Amino acid sequence: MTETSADEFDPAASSLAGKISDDVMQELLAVRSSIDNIDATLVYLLAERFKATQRVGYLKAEHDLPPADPGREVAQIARLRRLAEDAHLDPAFAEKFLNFIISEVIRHHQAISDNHNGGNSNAAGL
Ligand SMILES: C=C(O[C@@H]1C=C(C(=O)O)C=C[C@H]1O)C(=O)O
Repeated sequence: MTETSADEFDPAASSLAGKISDDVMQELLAVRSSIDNIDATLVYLLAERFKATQRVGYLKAEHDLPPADPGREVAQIARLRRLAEDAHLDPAFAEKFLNFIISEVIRHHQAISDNHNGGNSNAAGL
C-alpha cells in the first residue's frame, strides 16, 4: 500500500500527556479513536460530494447555466434543518455547515465556467 501522510498520524498525540491519570487517558483515547474514524469518513464523504458537484459544474458550464442555484439551496437548507432536528444536531450549525460547503462549490463552478469561457481565472485551482 502507498504511504500517505495519514500513516504518520499519532492517535495518542495530546497536550494532556503526563498531566492526567492513565485511566482517564485510556478512556479519552478510546473515544478519540471513534472521532478519528468519523473524521476520516467525513473526508471521504466530502471528496465524493465534491466529485459529484464538479460534474454539475461542468454541466452548467457546457450549457451556460449560472454557478449558483438559490432555489435549490433554499430547499436543501430546509431539509437539512429538519434532518438535524431529528438527529438532535443544532439546525443552525447544520445550516452554517451546508452554506460553507455550498459557497466553496459555487466558487469551483465559477472557476469552471471562467475556464470554459476561455478566461484564465483559476481561483479554485481547477
Ligand atoms: C451543486 C450545485 O450547485 C450549487 C451548489 C449546491 C450544493 O453544493 O449542493 C447547490 C446549489 C448550487 O448553488 C447544483 O446546482 O446542484
